[in-house]
Amino acid sequence: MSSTVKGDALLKSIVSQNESPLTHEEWEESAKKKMKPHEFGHIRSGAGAEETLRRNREAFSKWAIVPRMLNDVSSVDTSINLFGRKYDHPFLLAPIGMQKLADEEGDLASVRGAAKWNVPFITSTVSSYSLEDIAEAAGSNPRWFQLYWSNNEKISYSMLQRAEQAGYEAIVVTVDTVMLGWREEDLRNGYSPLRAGVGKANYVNDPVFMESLTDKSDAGVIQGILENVYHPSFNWKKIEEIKKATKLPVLLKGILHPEDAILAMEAGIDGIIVSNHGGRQLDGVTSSLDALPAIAEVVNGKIPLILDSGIRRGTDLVKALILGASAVLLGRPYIYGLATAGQAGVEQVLGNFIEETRVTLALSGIAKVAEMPSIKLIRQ
Ligand SMILES: Cc1cc2nc3c(=O)[nH]c(=O)nc-3n(C[C@H](O)[C@H](O)[C@H](O)COP(=O)(O)O)c2cc1C
Ligand SMILES: CCCCCCC(=O)C(=O)O
Repeated sequence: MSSTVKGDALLKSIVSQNESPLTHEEWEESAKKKMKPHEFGHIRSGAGAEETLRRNREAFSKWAIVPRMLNDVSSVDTSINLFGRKYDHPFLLAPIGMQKLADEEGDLASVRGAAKWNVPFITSTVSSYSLEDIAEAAGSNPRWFQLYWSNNEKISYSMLQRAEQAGYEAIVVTVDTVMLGWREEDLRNGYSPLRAGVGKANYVNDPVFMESLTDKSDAGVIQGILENVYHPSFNWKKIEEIKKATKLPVLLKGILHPEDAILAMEAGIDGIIVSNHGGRQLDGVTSSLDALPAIAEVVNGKIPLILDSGIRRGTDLVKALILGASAVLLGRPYIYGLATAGQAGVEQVLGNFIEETRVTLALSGIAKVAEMPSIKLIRQ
């Protein structure tokens, strides 16, 4: 999307929302006040000692933009092209499961908030509303489907087929969550949202899953989900099979090692999401941003590279683009908007993020994201 950067428009929008949160930290604080402590804790926390969760933020501060001047940034074009489709902004909403924890309308409110700004939405396998209902709420807004592989692979293929039928445009296969990370916040609170049943919509609406159950009671459904969602035997052969099973582009989410990026390309994968799952899976791993340059080097522009984990500001997005990402995913920030004010909160978080990104691009001397000029980052 190309538009004029108007400082006064930005100021006006900030002044008009002076009662509501502005920074990520303020949205997080207001979400915390609204939510039950163990539910907020589930969303905020990372695995283990939260080393990776912290590292995800520190990594961005270690890079500084060296901007270019006099590039005529009176109009900034933020659009990108992925898989032959033009997107207005270089970011999408990350798949986040069990959004009813934040707001009763959950994913439906988030996807409507995303649609206001034409930001693509990635529906999670463990969403609180079915992938069909979310597609309907999205209307003409683009959506992708995130797949957690299932022990009974017939269920996965059934979900893929449903996603195709509901107009999803890409499949994101998450590869870093074959089992849950060591999440001490949830362990301490004795809390599992999967057991609470807020992520069951895609399962209860799946004929193959329901058919596979001998006990179709609520307890039987939850037990069935738990047995299927853990899938430690997942492997590269299955990735090749998934690729053959769908006509949609397939991305792998959770790649941190350049060798895995090479294997992904050899398997015919269409895109890679460099991610450590927001520090929620293996604690102690590298930040996504620090993993990005080596992956960008081996991928060498052959397929799109998307980055998530720690994106909080427009400046973070621009740093990721300069280091080789084609786009980023926004995660926790929109969930805090959702928890604070439902769809309106999501809209506001996204509006601010879009505007800050635009100002960052302009002041960095970048008039067109699709044709990044030679902007450098230096280590601090
Ligand atoms: C509460 C919560 C639930 C999540 N659920 C999923 C999910 O269902 N599928 C998935 O692939 N990633 C999931 N993620 C990971 C996000 O897609 C994304 O990688 C992460 O939020 C990025 O980190 P950030 O939020 O710190 O930026 C979840 C993250 C959070 C915080
Ligand atoms: C083993 C799959 C559980 C998924 C839980 C949702 C999720 O990804 C999260 O980070 O929480």
